[in-house]
Amino acid sequence: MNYNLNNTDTTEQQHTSGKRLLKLLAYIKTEHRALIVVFGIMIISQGLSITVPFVVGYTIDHYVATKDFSGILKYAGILLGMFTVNLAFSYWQTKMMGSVGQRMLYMLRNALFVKIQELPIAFFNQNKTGDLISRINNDTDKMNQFFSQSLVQFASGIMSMVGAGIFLLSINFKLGIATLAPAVFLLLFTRVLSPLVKKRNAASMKSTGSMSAEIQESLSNFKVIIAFNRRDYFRKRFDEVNQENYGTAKSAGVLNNIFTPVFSLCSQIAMLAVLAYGIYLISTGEFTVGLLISYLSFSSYFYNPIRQLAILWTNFQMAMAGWDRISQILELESDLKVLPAGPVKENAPLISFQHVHFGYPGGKEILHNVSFNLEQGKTYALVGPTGGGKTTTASLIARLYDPTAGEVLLNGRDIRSYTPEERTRKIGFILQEPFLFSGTIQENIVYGNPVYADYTAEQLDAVMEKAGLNTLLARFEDGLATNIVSGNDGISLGQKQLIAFMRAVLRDPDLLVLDEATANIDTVTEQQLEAVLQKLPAHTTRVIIAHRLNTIENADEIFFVNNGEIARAGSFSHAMNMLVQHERNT
Ligand SMILES: Nc1ncnc2c1ncn2[C@@H]1O[C@H](COP(=O)(O)OP(=O)(O)OP(=O)(O)O)[C@@H](O)[C@H]1O
Repeated sequence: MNYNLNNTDTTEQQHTSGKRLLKLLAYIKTEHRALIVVFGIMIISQGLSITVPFVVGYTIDHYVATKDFSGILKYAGILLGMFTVNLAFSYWQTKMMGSVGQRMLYMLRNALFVKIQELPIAFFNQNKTGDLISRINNDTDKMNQFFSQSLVQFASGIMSMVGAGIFLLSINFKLGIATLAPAVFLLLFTRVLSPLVKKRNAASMKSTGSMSAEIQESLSNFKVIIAFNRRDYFRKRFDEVNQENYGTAKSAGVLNNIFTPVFSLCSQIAMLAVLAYGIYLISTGEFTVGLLISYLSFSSYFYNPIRQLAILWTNFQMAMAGWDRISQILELESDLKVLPAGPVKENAPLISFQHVHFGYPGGKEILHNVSFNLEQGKTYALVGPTGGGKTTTASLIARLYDPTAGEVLLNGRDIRSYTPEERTRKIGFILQEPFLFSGTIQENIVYGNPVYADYTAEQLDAVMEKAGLNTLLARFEDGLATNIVSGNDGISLGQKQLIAFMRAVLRDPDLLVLDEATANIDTVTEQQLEAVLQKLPAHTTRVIIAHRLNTIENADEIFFVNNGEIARAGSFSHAMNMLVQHERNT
């Protein structure tokens, strides 16, 4: 399956926007209570605002014209009251929508994170971490900005325009038409330009994602960059993506900013029309000065939001481009689905590969028609030249991938019919480069293990002692309380492998796969590790992938993995001979 998020072209994204908008509505629905309150306040507040020009016009015609100062003061007081109420409403709205935006941000980031956790390894192979981070951080924030800042202004702007438009037409129809005519041009202008604005904003976000990926790559490889003096190379690569980002952001910015001046010009033309035609109407006695001032206010009630809408429309387009990028992830489905449990083979081995073929997505076939069995309680070793397919085989045992043909059975049942929880309870996998997160060793080794999750350090110490893991734990100064900083150099690769080993053994799996797990461990520690392996319960099956052949001396059976084919290598010395022979031939 194609999991590459940057492979879909933008035209396809535009077609799917309607469907995606509906999905966004499902998120918005969860905020319906807050939104109803906010829109209720908005209607009252806009109702108050729209009556202001009437009050002003009335005051001018009735009290200013007659120099009735007490009347003027009375209406000034009423206006002040209306402004104060509107100020309070506007504060309330902003506060509520700020919370709505933050909750949306929280929900979207959570949904993205959960989805990313469900996706298979192929997804991570095909996408750059930096780009994913950019989607989770930046694109979701574009949505937050729209919801917390723009949505209320957007809706109240439209309300104000509709209200003002109705008044403008009903006070004087002809003058109303003249005032509103430039808005029709604006509508057409926006419609024509919007797809381009969205496309350019999407391109700008995409290049921000690429830039973030580049930064992430060079930061996580800084040692290699310094050691090989490749600073110039990375500087050049960064300059290229930065340049691209500059270009796309600039062209999006030009379009984003074109709306404001055009909208301003139209509103000024409309004002000019009102003034000229209004003065003419006053001269013919059809209009009063107060009415003209009210009319001018209504025109600004119509055109001011339009000017604002230009900016808000851009924010909306940015939010939608962000939503498209977020949706791309949310719409992905893992192709490692859990299948309904089929028939179970009687007296089946723990693991059985039956005519398995496998190739990585988009690549050539790596494993060719592989069949073998792993019996309960035995120790197996996979040996063979680099790139022969040992890790790939182990990955299929742990169902990190599915075979392209053939079957992998676990306890006689298709491995695809186990839920991830069932599978990980049965199979422990120690990777070449184990993942540890920031926290203590205790937190790292009880990670994902419900049995020991609530154990105190003393209780866990006792368990470790029983499993023979205390000798390994003694390698760390503060024992279980030793602090690990993820991605930090304070801990060696060998130590990381030890922690991953303790974590896997504590889960008491039926099958323990060690992929080069002792490659970075000194011989004394290796012997201690071997002792732990010997102490594992009799039912535990072990699969050891190792280059150092002394680590597999005690294996019950050795498999020679070469060129995607697996052969029984018989005794330890026979396996050694096969390896030596292979090296001679290459
Ligand atoms: N994620 C991947 N995507 C595409 N090809 C891959 C991937 N991982 C491994 N390969 C390819 O699959 C083949 C087998 O690799 P694998 O890692 O299984 O070999 P190995 O025997 O474990 O090697 P080593 O002893 O070096 O760890 C290699 O040609 C490798 O390039």
